[in-house]
Amino acid sequence: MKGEGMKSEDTEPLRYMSGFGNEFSTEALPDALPKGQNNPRVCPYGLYAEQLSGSAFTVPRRSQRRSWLYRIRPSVTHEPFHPLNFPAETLTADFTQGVVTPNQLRWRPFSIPSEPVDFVRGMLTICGAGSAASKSGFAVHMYTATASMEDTCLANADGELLIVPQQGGLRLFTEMGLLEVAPREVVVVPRGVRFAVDLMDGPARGYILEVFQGSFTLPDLGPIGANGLASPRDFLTPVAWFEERACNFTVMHKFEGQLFAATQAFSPFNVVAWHGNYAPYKYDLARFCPVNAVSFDHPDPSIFTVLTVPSDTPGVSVADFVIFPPRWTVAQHTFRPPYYHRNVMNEFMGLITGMYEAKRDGFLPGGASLHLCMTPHGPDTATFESAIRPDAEQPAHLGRDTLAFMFETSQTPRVTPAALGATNIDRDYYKCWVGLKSHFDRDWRPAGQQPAAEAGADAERERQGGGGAANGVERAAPAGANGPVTVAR
Ligand SMILES: O=C(O)Cc1cc(O)ccc1O
Ligand SMILES: [Fe+2]
Repeated sequence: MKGEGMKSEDTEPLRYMSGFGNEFSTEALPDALPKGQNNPRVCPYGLYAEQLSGSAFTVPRRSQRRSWLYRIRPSVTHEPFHPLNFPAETLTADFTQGVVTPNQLRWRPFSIPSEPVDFVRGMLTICGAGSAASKSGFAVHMYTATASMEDTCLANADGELLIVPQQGGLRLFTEMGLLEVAPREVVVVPRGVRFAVDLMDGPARGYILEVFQGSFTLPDLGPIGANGLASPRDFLTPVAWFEERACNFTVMHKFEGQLFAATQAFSPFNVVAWHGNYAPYKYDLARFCPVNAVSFDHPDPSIFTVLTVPSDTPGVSVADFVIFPPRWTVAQHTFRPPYYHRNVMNEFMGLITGMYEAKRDGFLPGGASLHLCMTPHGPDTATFESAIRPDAEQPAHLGRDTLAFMFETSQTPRVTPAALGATNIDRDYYKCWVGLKSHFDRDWRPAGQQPAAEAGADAERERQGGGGAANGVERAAPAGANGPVTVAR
């Protein structure tokens, strides 16, 4: 954002309020919030009162989401909206032209343009399902940006946005205040909230999950108990911040995937005070407290759910945001990488930093993979071969910088022609599994039942990780001989 004007405070360092879904109250000027009512005949400081409703008026109280904004001029003060055609092929909410494929898809890192492109113009829709009009389904986008948004903002009428920066910090100007997010942090912008994105340290790239229905919430913890995974207090919402600035400002409005633009003579970041529970928030993924197997076997990745968008069917999400964070991996007599898998749900994955435990190469930071409903996938050949080696029995750390994530969705997305035709699509992805050879041994017998001549060979196989509880022999950890090792990633 550019320009000078009356600003509510020095912008460094930013201040936040902690808590998930709280009823917040925040004032950039003292007593700017009306006392005891939402709609005084005249508001403090001569502000306009405006409600932003994120849920229907009559939903149960626990689902109510709305905020009251007290602003210098109301959002309605603008010239008419006109369609903006520029991103028609790259940004869309229309998936009727999209493609379904049972093939595994993977993209090498999306390249960052050399010319000036801002966050909105740098969005590329990868896939999606359902319809923004009927408020069902979702879209997945990549963004690549080289320029800050200049006197322009976006309001997304289609749904809530989860932004996952992979490269470059972002400063978000929003109606509720300012947020800064770096890679390894995420930010959620609710439907309709106007925001602008400044680049903090050069070119930026990242991933966006947009949900046309529902909103992101914390998953239930079930038997895990009251703590673990993402903690509510680690979610941060900005304090009120405003600028009173005369300018030629363009408000972009995304509606069923189309962009519209209207001009107005002032900055929309003119909210002096607000209260409510409908506001953007950010979260540092390093705060996530993983809970995982400490004995044997590989739990399903739902144990790593940071945020979920529930559907009307209990336990089935519209979309889950799942991360694969740095952690110890200790399960005994266990094939520790992700298991080979066919899933009724759909899995879009990205890599923020480091290396992902199921792929030795080809899945790179800033790239992506997509495995649609029932598409087989799993560790590549090199990962499999090293995971069955005897030394893979040692406790290991996956590496401090490993950070992959998954957008897991119930509705099957279609892939946009732009994403399928992207020059960085990896046409050789399937080859990472072609080398998986047969290890089948028809003469294999459980330990102790093999002919004497073969006992030695069988013991060797057992040492190589082929038995454990499955053949009734509980192997102790290798006596801590070498201590924990760190898997070089
Ligand atoms: O890599 C994947 O496909 C995601 C994934 C991770 C995991 O730990 C278990 C199952 C799964 O699908
Ligand atoms: Fe999977």
